[in-house]
Order: sequence, then C-alpha cells, then structure tokens
Amino acid sequence: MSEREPEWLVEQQRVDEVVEQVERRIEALELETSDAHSEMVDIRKNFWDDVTVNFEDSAEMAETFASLKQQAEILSERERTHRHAARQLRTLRKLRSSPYFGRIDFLENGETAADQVYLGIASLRDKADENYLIYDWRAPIASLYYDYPPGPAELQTPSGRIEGELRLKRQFVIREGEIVSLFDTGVTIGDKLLQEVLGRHSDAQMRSIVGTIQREQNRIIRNERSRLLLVQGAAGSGKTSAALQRVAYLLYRFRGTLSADQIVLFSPNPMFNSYVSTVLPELGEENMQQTTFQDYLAARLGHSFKLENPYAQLEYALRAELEPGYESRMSGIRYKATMGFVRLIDGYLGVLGGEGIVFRDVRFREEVLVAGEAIGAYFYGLDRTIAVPNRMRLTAEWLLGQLKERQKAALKEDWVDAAVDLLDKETYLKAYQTIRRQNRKFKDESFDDYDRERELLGQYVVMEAVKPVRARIKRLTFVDVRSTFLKLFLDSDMAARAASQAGIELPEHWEAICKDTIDRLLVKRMAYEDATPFLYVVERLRGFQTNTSVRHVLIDEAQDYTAFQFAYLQRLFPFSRITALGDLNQSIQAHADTGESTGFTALASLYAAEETETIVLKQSYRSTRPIVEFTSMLIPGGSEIEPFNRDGDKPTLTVAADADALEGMIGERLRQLASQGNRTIAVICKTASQSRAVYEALRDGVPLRLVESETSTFEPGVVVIPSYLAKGVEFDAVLVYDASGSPSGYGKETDRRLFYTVCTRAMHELHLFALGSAGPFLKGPVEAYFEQAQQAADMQTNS
Ligand SMILES: Nc1ncnc2c1ncn2[C@@H]1O[C@H](COP(=O)(O)OP(=O)(O)OP(=O)(O)O)[C@@H](O)[C@H]1O
Repeated sequence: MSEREPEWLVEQQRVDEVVEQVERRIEALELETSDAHSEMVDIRKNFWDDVTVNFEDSAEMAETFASLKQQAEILSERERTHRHAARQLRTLRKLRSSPYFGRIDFLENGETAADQVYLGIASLRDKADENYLIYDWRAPIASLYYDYPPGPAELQTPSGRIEGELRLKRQFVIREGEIVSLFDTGVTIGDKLLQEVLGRHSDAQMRSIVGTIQREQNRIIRNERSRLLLVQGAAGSGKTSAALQRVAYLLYRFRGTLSADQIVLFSPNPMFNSYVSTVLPELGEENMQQTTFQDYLAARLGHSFKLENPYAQLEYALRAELEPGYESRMSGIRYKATMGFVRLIDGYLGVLGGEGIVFRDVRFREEVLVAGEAIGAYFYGLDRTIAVPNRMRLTAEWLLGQLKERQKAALKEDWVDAAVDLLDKETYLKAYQTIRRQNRKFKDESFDDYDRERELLGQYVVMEAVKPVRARIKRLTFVDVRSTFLKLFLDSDMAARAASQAGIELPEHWEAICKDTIDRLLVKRMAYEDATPFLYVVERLRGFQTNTSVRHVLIDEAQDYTAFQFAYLQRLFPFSRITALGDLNQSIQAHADTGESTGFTALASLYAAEETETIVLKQSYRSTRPIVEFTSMLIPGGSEIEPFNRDGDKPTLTVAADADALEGMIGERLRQLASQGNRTIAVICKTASQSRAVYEALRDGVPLRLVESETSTFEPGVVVIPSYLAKGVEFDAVLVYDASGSPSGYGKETDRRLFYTVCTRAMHELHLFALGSAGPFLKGPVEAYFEQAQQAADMQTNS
C-alpha cells in the first residue's frame, strides 16, 4: 500500500493518537519512577539513621536486628517497585516508537461488526481504561493473527471455541511513530514483511520475531499441554527464535505464578548466551536463567576430577585419528551416548542393590572407625526392599551413632588433655562461648573450677575433632562412587550381570571400551562421555539432588545431547516441562554417527506418548534461497527443506594451490564484504587450532577477532571461529575454510553434518575456500548450486 492511499492516512492518524497516549503514560510513569528513585536514594542515605543499633544485651540485639530487617525490607520493596516501573517505562518507550506491528479484523459468527485488533509487544488501554488500543501479542485473540490468513478462522478461549471470519490481516513497520510500510496479507500473497525483515543485515544480537511468527512456530510458542515438546527443525527454521518467544509467552500467560528464574535455557556455549540475551528484554521481559550443560557438570565434578569439555572431546574426534587408542575411545564415546548404555547402567544399579557397592573406611583421627567392609555388611543387611538412597541414609544414621560412641570414649584419652594444653587464647574464648551456648546449666563460675574447666574444654576439643567426620558421613562420602563406577568396567562378571539384569547384550567393543575408561578414571580424568553417567550413578546411589522450583527447561541444539544427559535432566528437574529443539542433520558431537538411538531420538522414549508433542519445522528462514538450495544438497532428505523465497547470489567456491594464496583471497573477500555493509562476517574453520592459524595469517590485513571456547560475547565485525562454536548463531556472510577433502577439511562421511552446519550459518552470502581441490561434498549434482570462482583462483595461480 502506498503512502498516498487514504487507508494509509487513516492508519497514520491512529498511530499518532496512540503515540500521544503512550507519551502521556510515559510522562506519568517518569514522574513516578523519579519519585520512587529519590525515595530509594533517601532510604539508602539515611539507612543507619532510622535504625537503632544497640548490641549491649541479647534483648537489645534482637531489637537491633528486627529494626535492621524492617529497614532492609522497606528498601527492597521500593527497589522492586522501581525496577518494575523502569521495565514498564522501557516497554512504553518501545511502544512510542513502534506501537504495533499487526492488525486483524475479526467478524465473529452471529455478529454484525468486525472487531479491530491491533497487536504490539504489550497491551495498552485507552484513557477511559475501557478499550484496548493495543493487544499484547500473547493475548489469546492474537493467535488469529499468527494462525490464519484472511478467511474462516477460529479461536480457542478458556470459555470455548469462537468461530468467525478474518476479514483483514494487516502488517505494519512503524519507526519513530511513522508508518514505514504497510501490507495487507491475502491468501496467496507471500509474506512481504518477512521478506523485509529477513533481508536486513544482522545487528549481531538475535532479534525478536514477534511481528512475523509463523503458524508452526506459534504452536511451539503457545504449547501449554505437553510435558515434552520436541521440535525437529531444519537449520534456520526458527527453533531458537520460537524457544525465546515461548519463554516470553509463558511469562505472560502465567504472570504471577511463573517467574523468569523458574525457566532454564540450556545453550550450546557461553557466546550463544550473549547472542540471545537481548530478545526477552526487548519484549519487556526478564531473561530466564541461562546455562550450558558443561557448566552444570563443572560445578558438580570440577573439584574432584580433571573434567574434559565437549569441545575438547570433539577436537579429539576430529584430529586424533592417528593416535593410539583412537578407535577404542571413539567406540566408547558412541556407545555411551546410546539408550543401551542407560539401560546397562540401570541394570548395574539393580545389581548394586543386592551387592557390589564399594564403601570407604570411616576414619576418626587417622584411625579406622568403621571399616568399609563393615559398612557394606550393615548396608546389605538392611531390608532390600528399601530404596538404595534410603538405605544409605539409614547407614549414615548408624555411622553417626558409632561416631557418638567414639566421641564419648575419646573424652578420656590422653590426646584430649594435650590438645587442651595447646589451646591458644582465641580458641579458648571460642570454646568458652560455644560451651556457654550449648550448656544451659553452665554458669560463668564453672570456669573457676579447674577440673570442670578441663572437662568442658576436653568436650570442646573432641567435638571439634568429630565435626568434619560427622559432616562427611552426612554427605555420604563413605560411598566410594568412583570405585563402584569403575567396577562395572573392571569386573567382567559384574558387567555381564548388569547386562543380563537389563536384558541387553554388551557391545562388540566392550573390552576396549573398558580399558579406555579405566585408564582415565584411575588417574581422576573424567572424559566428557563418562561425566553424566558417573553423576547419574552418584545420584542414584546417594539420592537425586533435584531442582523442584524450575518449571520449564528449554534445551537448544538438543541433537548434541546423549540419551544419558536427557535421562539425567529428566530426573534433575522432576517438575519441569521440557522443550527440546534440535536438528539431526546438525548433530556434530563425536557420538553422533552411531547407528543406535542416541539422545534426541531416544528422548521421546523417556516420556509417555500422550505427554509428548512433536513439531517439525521445514521452512528455513535464515538464508537466501540460493544458499538453502545449495545446503539442502549436502544432506540426505535435504529436498524436504523449504527455502523462504529471498533472493541472493549463489554460493561461491574458490580453490587455491597453497595456504598463502588462499589466505590472500580470503583477506580480499573479507574487505569486499565489509565494504558492502555486511556487519557480521565469519571465517569458519574446522578446529580451534586451524582457527588460530588462520587468525594469525589474516590479522595484519583485516581487523578481526578470534572466537575460542571461553569467548562469552557475540559482537559485530569479522570473526574467525571453529565450526562447533558457530552452532546456533548466524552471520551476514560466511567464509568456509577449508572446503577441501583433506583431513583439515571436510572429506569423510562423518564430516558431512559438520560441513552442513557450517554452511547453514550464512544469511546473505556464502563463500567456500578450498586448499588444493574441492572436497567430496562439493562434487556431483551439487555443482549446479554454486559458482566456481575460477577467476580469482586463476589470478592467484598465475601471479
Ligand atoms: N517467523 C520469523 N520471522 C522472522 N524471522 C525469523 C522467523 N523465524 C526465523 N527467523 C529468522 O531466521 C533466522 C534463524 O532463526 P533461528 O536461529 O531461530 O533458527 P534455528 O532453527 O534455531 O537455526 P539453527 O538450528 O540453524 O541454529 C534468525 O535470523 C531468525 O530471526
């Protein structure tokens, strides 16, 4: 629609009116927030004036604490109000610039006039507080906008189904209060707004897609029913975008009962966290908790083991082919990712219920208090129908009883006297206070009597010696989980029994897997593939430390998780709904090429069918049509992926004879791309070491940044990045180094998905660079889908 059409003018007039109302709200709220702010500053400044501080005796002390607490509560209440108002203000300022992005006219069956519904990032009512000038995009009525083209439509509401006709579906782009474009969507017309949005250059951070959410994506966003929501979506189909919009939706839908810290997003790496961190604040919501699975493992195991991270494991898989033991480790990695291994461990835990758990001696002052075997005898003497963690707790109680006995006996031992003599003044005073606190009958004069004083100090000394032992018993450290875990791999009889308990066969390479596992664990090195199974055994023996407050767990790049990791997460968050988003074609972890069911495919088996919903996204939005047509040729079943109709140039392939020539051409291309307005450009390498080398070679010619596994911010500009860290993110232009079939390129069948993942990071431009010759994935019918940049190659070879 053009600016001169009357409809446009009418709409602009409405925008002006709404903006005016928004401005009024802003003014009022600014006043309120500034009042709240000064009040807050005032309270902080005069905090101590309003508190009576007196520590003279216990009554005064209690009063002081009460007064402090009250003052702190007032302050935190003001801070909360201020934060809330500030957030509202941010949203209103956004509405001032762009009050809405869509309008629908819906005629309900039986009515004579259609309702006009304008949709924006938040609701706004008119002055009289009667009518909605803007509906929040998450309001039930907004579903019509996302789910239907003009024509018959229906709406599910809490009070039932409403049927009618969508008379109009209009999309707006409004900036600084001015309508920049306006489209009416017909049944056959392509999504013009989507065209415009996708054609832009990226701003580094991920954007919200609120104005152009597609129907299938809307099903993900608004799903409230499923315990497990599984999303399998092509590269660039909007899985991450839909996941973030879903968080915003849930926060709106369950406002008051669900808070942002009850939602956890598992991201593939720390940089990804930064990449997505602005989407929710842009929608006026607080960010959910974000973490990586590795962060969790490190927090749990990092202090006891040298823990491998997934990138080190992947680097090993990509580079260590010639090292001794490579095949054993790889078969271990693959096997340990399967559901079969989960079953084997479950079988093993079943066997351990009857025998086999290794117990450590409990020691008191270097001496064995209760030997490991005796603990085992006690544990296995308990009623076997009691669950293992409960038997552990009963054993701990028994051990605490033994310790108490020992504590009593110790009072008469010589070391206690010696220790009392050695008490320094500070400890003596501490002992005095502790005894006073603990012993009601104790009178100050008790310390006047020498014998009584020695007795009480003796008690104190023994109590202090017992304390760490008691704490260790309570933490159940008498269970030697490492040895128990190792036993499965050391003791072939145990393994056979575990397998038979689980009703499965041990895998073909079991012996080699065992040797490889034992060698590492004996020296306290925890491989990535062992970390989760190990933790699972820890928790199943000692009792799961569950997180009961989290209500929603979202797992992005879910195809890279193993069956074990999912089984673990399911137990860790027993009251959570899980949204798992992934793409099997982008499975790049070392375990990915197993024929058996690994994580993503096995996940559904962990939940009942009626609790699970699977949504498949086939349309790809990220890349131009020529890029999607090319990348679809790289994977089996790629023809199912539907490119969004956005024009662009075909990808190019440049082959050079040596690294110097190749880097020269890459430098040239980088300068050209930057001058054409591309804001985010990535040279994607296969490994971290290749990235480092390419970075060193290019850094003098072009300003660029090297991304490593610890990099935690996503910024505009040119980056050199290893393939696996580019997961989940996107760039205006991507340069692939090196697309040959050599070991440093993508030659083996196992490299296929990695190559696909790398190429699908490009939004507008994709340029492949190969050393020597093009790799096998670039041979055959696919050649029709990219341009050979012959000229550049010839030029370089001739010079
Ligand atoms: N409905 C939509 N409207 C506008 N843009 C969209 C929409 N859906 C997806 N996009 C855009 O497509 C791009 C890819 O989206 P996203 O990263 O969410 O896909 P993904 O499925 O997670 O990709 P991958 O698996 O390849 O990492 C982003 O730029 C996103 O903004």
